[in-house]
Amino acid sequence: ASKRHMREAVKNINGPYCVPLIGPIHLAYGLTPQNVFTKGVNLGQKYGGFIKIWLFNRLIIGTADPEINEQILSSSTNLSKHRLYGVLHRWLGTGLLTSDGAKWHARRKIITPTFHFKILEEFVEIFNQQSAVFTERLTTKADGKTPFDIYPYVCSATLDIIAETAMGTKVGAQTDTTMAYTAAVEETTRITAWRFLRLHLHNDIVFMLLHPFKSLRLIKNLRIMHEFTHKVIEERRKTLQQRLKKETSVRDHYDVGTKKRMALLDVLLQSTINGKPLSNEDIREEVDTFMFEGHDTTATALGFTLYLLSRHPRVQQKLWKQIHHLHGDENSRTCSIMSLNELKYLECVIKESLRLYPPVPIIGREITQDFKYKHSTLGEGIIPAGTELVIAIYAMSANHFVYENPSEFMPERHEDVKINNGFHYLPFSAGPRNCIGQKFAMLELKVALVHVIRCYELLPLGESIEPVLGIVTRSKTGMQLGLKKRTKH
Ligand code: HEM
Repeated sequence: ASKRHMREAVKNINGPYCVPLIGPIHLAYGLTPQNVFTKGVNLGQKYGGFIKIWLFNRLIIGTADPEINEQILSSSTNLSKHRLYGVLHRWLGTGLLTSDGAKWHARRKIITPTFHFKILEEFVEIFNQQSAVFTERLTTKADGKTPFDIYPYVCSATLDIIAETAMGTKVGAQTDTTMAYTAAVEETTRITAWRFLRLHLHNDIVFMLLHPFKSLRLIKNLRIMHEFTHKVIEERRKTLQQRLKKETSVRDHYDVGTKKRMALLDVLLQSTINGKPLSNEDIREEVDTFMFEGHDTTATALGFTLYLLSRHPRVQQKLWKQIHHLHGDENSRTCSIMSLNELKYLECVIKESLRLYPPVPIIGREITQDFKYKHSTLGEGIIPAGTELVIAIYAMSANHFVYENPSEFMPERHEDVKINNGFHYLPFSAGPRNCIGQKFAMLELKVALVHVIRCYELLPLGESIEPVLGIVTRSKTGMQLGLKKRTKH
């Protein structure tokens, strides 16, 4: 698209002063993973929820506007991800999160049934077992006075869960505490987020020349992560082959729609697209994608929720009472989907934590075709092809028009089911490219929280969290709290 057409199309959109041919260097200067959240929210407060920035020759439009979000996200056009996702390609290839066009469409179609309600019902058993291990591991920390960072614990629990459910493989992250994979993911996402904010480092060669140490760390981490996922695939392949030998057809056993549904990795190992089976590389990129997306986001959500509960005793007590009312003193009782449905307040607690600290703080799209929108105050307009669109998920939680005292942790606000009707609440995104693991994540979080809350009281000990951008939201100080074993009532 011509730049003149683009400038003309967006002239009604507000935005900060941009130095001609360069951009808002005064804003970009000193941008760090720590201050990016406040700077983003300040920008929104000053210029509104729909703003434009010219950066060199690039047009970036940021939206925290529910009307624009709804039209963009619900549309079946403009589904391509922002070019910045490219820095993830060496790690995740072009799996579901990072692929576009026909490839994305074909993959989404074969993967969607693997997160069907029926299969989630079967996963709940694994959520229970792994949550019991997680709760047991915390015993040594429950002295009632010493703060500790709970993040590494939640991280290995969610990794065990995604591996055993979607991949059908036990990796024992909670029992083998020396596992290099989680540390490699942590460092990779930290370095990548830092790199995200430095435009000149997006090029691989420039990055390698200017930051050889960080670059070498990334290469080392990539090797660790790929070796790990390779092992997961090979183990499952072996198991499947052994089963094939025993049964005339694996499909007899996993008859889709009637008996058991197939989990993700089994589907990948046996699917065909256009008559061809998936290559090893095709499978690896999806396994890498789901291993990462499936554990890191949920770990962040669980960690922040536990932290918030530790700092809000009233909320914690109310939640515990509900759980206790349902389970009594039977701490070993497993959760079923039905019993979880009764815990309405638990759902509100998770929703509120995801509002305050959305694990995926921003998402980006590349606008490939002129996009016509209608807005109640801006009128009709066009987001021109060539625009880089950023949806600021985290900035919307600070919206004073929607939320009373937006910075407060108040799960009760979600009891009014209408509150999240609009497109201002998007922790899982929305529309055709929404989070495929949304129901999986909500169930997993519920089970894990029930297990922890009925055993321990969470105490407000240790440093406060300091959110930082690490692809997923992280905290610079970790997620510190204390634990005390609950006594029987
Ligand atoms: C609380 C936990 C989670 C949150 C907050 C979350 C959030 C999101 C968001 C915001 C997106 C859109 C990303 C974008 O447009 O770039 C997304 C996509 C995705 N999520 Fe999640 N997610 C969570 C858990 C999970 C889990 C457990 C899985 C896997 C089991 C998963 C797998 C994916 C995949 C594969 C995509 C890409 C979907 C596509 O483009 O078709 N996520 N998630």
